[in-house]
Amino acid sequence: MVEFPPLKNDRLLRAARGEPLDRAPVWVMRQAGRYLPEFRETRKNHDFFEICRTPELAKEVTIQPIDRYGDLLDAAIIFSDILVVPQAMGMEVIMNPGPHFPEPLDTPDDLKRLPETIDVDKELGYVYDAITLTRKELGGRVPLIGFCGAPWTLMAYMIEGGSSKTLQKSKTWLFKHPEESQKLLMRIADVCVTYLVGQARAGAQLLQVFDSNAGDLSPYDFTTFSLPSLKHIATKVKERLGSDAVPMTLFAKGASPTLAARGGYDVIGLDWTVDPRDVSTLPIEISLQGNLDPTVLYGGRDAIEREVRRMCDAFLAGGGGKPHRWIANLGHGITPGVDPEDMRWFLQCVQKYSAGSLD
Ligand SMILES: Cc1c2[nH]c(c1CCC(=O)O)Cc1[nH]c(c(CCC(=O)O)c1C)Cc1[nH]c(c(CCC(=O)O)c1C)Cc1[nH]c(c(C)c1CCC(=O)O)C2
Repeated sequence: MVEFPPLKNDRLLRAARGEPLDRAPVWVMRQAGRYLPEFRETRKNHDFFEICRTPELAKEVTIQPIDRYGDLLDAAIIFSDILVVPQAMGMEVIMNPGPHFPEPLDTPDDLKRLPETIDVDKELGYVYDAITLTRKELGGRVPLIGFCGAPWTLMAYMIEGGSSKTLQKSKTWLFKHPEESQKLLMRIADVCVTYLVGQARAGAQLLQVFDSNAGDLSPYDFTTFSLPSLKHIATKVKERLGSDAVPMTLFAKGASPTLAARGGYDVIGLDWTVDPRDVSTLPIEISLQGNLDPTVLYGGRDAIEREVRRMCDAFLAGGGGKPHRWIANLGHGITPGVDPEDMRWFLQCVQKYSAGSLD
């Protein structure tokens, strides 16, 4: 095990483990990204995946929001992308400006193009190096989050060849080729297991799985296709890490939180369509994360304050019973047009309205 400086702010880990807190920890998905001028400056000189692949650059960009917002942020998330996993599986992915696969998987026959065995640690060792370097450089200021994409979301990208509104091709696979789909999902899941274990061993203190396309599946199809691969990931990662296990979060955007809660994760991320009071029946050991509508950050100071207060009241009320432990966040990633000072105001409002009643 690598030695790291002691952690000075453990709110995120306490919330994930269900321990008492002075206020809700807060971080933001995509907090290192294009809304920050310092990120755009780095991006001027470097290609997106070049930043991911160069530990020094990935570290610099990961720490940008921590330097800017100081004590207002309670976590860093390693700068990378979910699509590094398809790359490790032998597929070409470029960012122009959105993700693009020049040779997507058209039919199950194309699965032959993927190598039978992959040395995940070798292919993605650059992420492990970035994590180790970043955690050292953070000096214990905040914990560092590692992540990967969920098998269903990654499968959809590998088949669609990029972002898609309808997911026509990947959903055609599910219904025309259910067995091949399930095989592909488990193949991706095995890569994710090795990858997440490697990230934790390299220094990641919490692991988040992004199933951003979960909401395109009916509850039955989420249960049939996505959930088994998500369960496999949570079970195997915890098993392999043993006494070094770290908390795990599942963000299955658009999926029923009740179904997501069956995945075996410590924290369930909620998008902004969910009323926190409606999930009060989830097992109390599960912590929650989320869930402000990211576009509220376009609404100006008064709207941000009002909506953050409403969010805090809802999470802290807990639907009448004991409230779940809670990590404040947006309900999806922060968008490029947000004024960084409005992000600061969001963080300040969370600190103000989430204090108290958390023991
Ligand atoms: C679906 C998905 C992707 N990537 C990711 C997801 C899951 C979360 C989600 O649903 O948003 C995850 C992701 N992508 C990025 C991070 C960095 C860590 C963080 O700050 O949260 C994380 C956690 C950086 C990024 N990933 C990307 C950018 C912008 C690209 C650029 O700098 O040119 C960043 C900062 C590119 C990317 N990468 C992806 C898309 C669809 C795009 C283009 C859309 C966009 O522009 O926002 C795939």
